[in-house]
Amino acid sequence: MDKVFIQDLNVETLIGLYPWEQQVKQPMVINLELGWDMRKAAATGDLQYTLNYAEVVERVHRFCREHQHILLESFSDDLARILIQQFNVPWLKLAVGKTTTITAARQVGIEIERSAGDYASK
Ligand SMILES: Nc1nc2c(c(=O)[nH]1)N=C([C@H](O)[C@@H](O)CO)CN2
Repeated sequence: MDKVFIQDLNVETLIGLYPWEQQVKQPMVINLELGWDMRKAAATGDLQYTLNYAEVVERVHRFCREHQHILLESFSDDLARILIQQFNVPWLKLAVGKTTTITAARQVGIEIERSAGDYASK
Protein backbone atom coordinates (compact mmCIF):
# COMPACT_ATOMS: atom_id res chain seq x y z
CA MET A 1 0.00 0.00 0.00
CA ASP A 2 1.17 3.54 -0.73
CA LYS A 3 1.78 5.67 2.35
CA VAL A 4 1.96 9.31 3.36
CA PHE A 5 4.30 9.89 6.27
CA ILE A 6 4.75 12.67 8.82
CA GLN A 7 7.96 12.37 10.81
CA ASP A 8 8.84 13.89 14.17
CA LEU A 9 5.93 16.28 14.40
CA ASN A 10 6.32 18.38 17.54
CA VAL A 11 3.10 18.99 19.46
CA GLU A 12 2.05 20.05 22.94
CA THR A 13 -0.92 18.73 24.87
CA LEU A 14 -2.31 18.02 28.32
CA ILE A 15 -1.56 14.37 29.04
CA GLY A 16 -0.62 12.19 31.97
CA LEU A 17 -1.57 10.40 35.16
CA TYR A 18 -0.21 12.89 37.65
CA PRO A 19 -1.90 16.11 38.78
CA TRP A 20 0.92 18.30 37.43
CA GLU A 21 0.57 16.64 34.04
CA GLN A 22 -3.08 17.68 33.98
CA GLN A 23 -2.11 21.34 34.50
CA VAL A 24 0.89 21.84 32.24
CA LYS A 25 1.03 21.01 28.55
CA GLN A 26 3.82 18.60 27.65
CA PRO A 27 5.86 18.36 24.48
CA MET A 28 5.42 15.17 22.47
CA VAL A 29 6.69 13.85 19.16
CA ILE A 30 4.32 12.19 16.73
CA ASN A 31 5.20 9.92 13.84
CA LEU A 32 2.50 8.90 11.41
CA GLU A 33 2.22 6.57 8.43
CA LEU A 34 -1.10 6.74 6.61
CA GLY A 35 -2.15 4.32 3.89
CA TRP A 36 -3.36 5.96 0.69
CA ASP A 37 -3.83 4.87 -2.94
CA MET A 38 -1.82 7.50 -4.84
CA ARG A 39 -2.48 6.32 -8.38
CA LYS A 40 -5.21 8.86 -9.17
CA ALA A 41 -3.19 11.77 -7.76
CA ALA A 42 -0.16 10.59 -9.72
CA ALA A 43 -2.09 10.26 -12.97
CA THR A 44 -3.89 13.61 -12.71
CA GLY A 45 -1.37 15.75 -10.81
CA ASP A 46 -4.35 17.05 -8.82
CA LEU A 47 -3.98 17.78 -5.09
CA GLN A 48 -7.62 16.93 -4.45
CA TYR A 49 -6.82 13.23 -4.94
CA THR A 50 -4.00 13.24 -2.44
CA LEU A 51 -4.06 12.72 1.27
CA ASN A 52 -2.90 16.26 1.98
CA TYR A 53 -0.29 15.99 4.74
CA ALA A 54 -0.65 19.71 5.58
CA GLU A 55 -4.32 19.14 6.43
CA VAL A 56 -3.43 16.10 8.54
CA VAL A 57 -0.82 18.10 10.46
CA GLU A 58 -3.34 20.87 11.14
CA ARG A 59 -5.90 18.31 12.36
CA VAL A 60 -3.35 16.75 14.72
CA HIS A 61 -2.51 20.16 16.21
CA ARG A 62 -6.21 20.95 16.68
CA PHE A 63 -6.75 17.59 18.39
CA CYS A 64 -3.86 18.34 20.77
CA ARG A 65 -5.30 21.77 21.59
CA GLU A 66 -8.86 20.58 22.15
CA HIS A 67 -8.43 17.30 24.07
CA GLN A 68 -6.94 16.13 27.33
CA HIS A 69 -5.96 12.53 28.12
CA ILE A 70 -4.63 10.47 31.00
CA LEU A 71 -2.85 7.77 28.97
CA LEU A 72 -0.92 7.82 25.72
CA GLU A 73 -3.01 4.80 24.78
CA SER A 74 -6.25 6.83 24.94
CA PHE A 75 -4.68 9.79 23.12
CA SER A 76 -3.45 7.52 20.32
CA ASP A 77 -6.66 5.56 19.87
CA ASP A 78 -8.80 8.73 19.80
CA LEU A 79 -6.48 10.44 17.32
CA ALA A 80 -6.32 7.36 15.09
CA ARG A 81 -10.13 7.17 14.97
CA ILE A 82 -10.44 10.85 14.02
CA LEU A 83 -7.84 10.63 11.25
CA ILE A 84 -9.25 7.42 9.80
CA GLN A 85 -12.81 8.72 9.79
CA GLN A 86 -12.16 12.32 8.71
CA PHE A 87 -9.66 11.58 5.95
CA ASN A 88 -11.01 8.17 4.85
CA VAL A 89 -7.69 6.55 5.56
CA PRO A 90 -7.80 2.73 5.31
CA TRP A 91 -4.89 2.11 7.67
CA LEU A 92 -2.43 4.02 9.81
CA LYS A 93 0.51 3.55 12.14
CA LEU A 94 0.87 6.14 14.89
CA ALA A 95 3.78 6.52 17.32
CA VAL A 96 3.56 9.00 20.18
CA GLY A 97 6.54 9.82 22.40
CA LYS A 98 6.97 11.96 25.49
CA THR A 99 10.31 13.74 25.39
CA THR A 100 10.69 15.14 28.90
CA THR A 101 9.06 12.60 31.23
CA ILE A 102 11.89 10.10 31.74
CA THR A 103 15.05 12.16 31.74
CA ALA A 104 17.35 9.18 31.12
CA ALA A 105 15.51 8.34 27.89
CA ARG A 106 15.35 10.41 24.72
CA GLN A 107 11.70 9.43 24.33
CA VAL A 108 9.19 7.07 25.91
CA GLY A 109 5.94 6.21 24.23
CA ILE A 110 3.77 3.83 22.29
CA GLU A 111 3.00 2.81 18.72
CA ILE A 112 -0.33 1.55 17.39
CA GLU A 113 -1.67 0.35 14.06
CA ARG A 114 -5.34 0.74 13.19
CA SER A 115 -7.56 0.00 10.20
CA ALA A 116 -10.87 1.57 9.18
CA GLY A 117 -12.63 -1.64 10.22
CA ASP A 118 -11.49 -1.13 13.80
CA TYR A 119 -13.83 1.85 14.06
CA ALA A 120 -16.55 0.78 11.63
CA SER A 121 -19.50 0.64 14.03
CA LYS A 122 -18.31 3.10 16.70
N1 LIG B 1 2.14 2.82 28.64
C1 LIG B 1 2.10 3.98 29.36
N2 LIG B 1 2.86 4.13 30.42
C2 LIG B 1 2.82 5.26 31.13
C3 LIG B 1 1.97 6.33 30.74
C4 LIG B 1 1.17 6.14 29.60
O1 LIG B 1 0.39 7.04 29.17
N3 LIG B 1 1.25 4.97 28.92
N4 LIG B 1 1.98 7.49 31.46
C5 LIG B 1 2.72 7.66 32.53
C6 LIG B 1 2.76 8.94 33.26
O2 LIG B 1 1.73 9.83 32.89
C7 LIG B 1 4.13 9.52 32.98
O3 LIG B 1 4.07 10.55 32.04
C8 LIG B 1 4.78 9.94 34.24
O4 LIG B 1 6.13 9.51 34.24
C9 LIG B 1 3.59 6.60 33.06
N5 LIG B 1 3.60 5.40 32.23
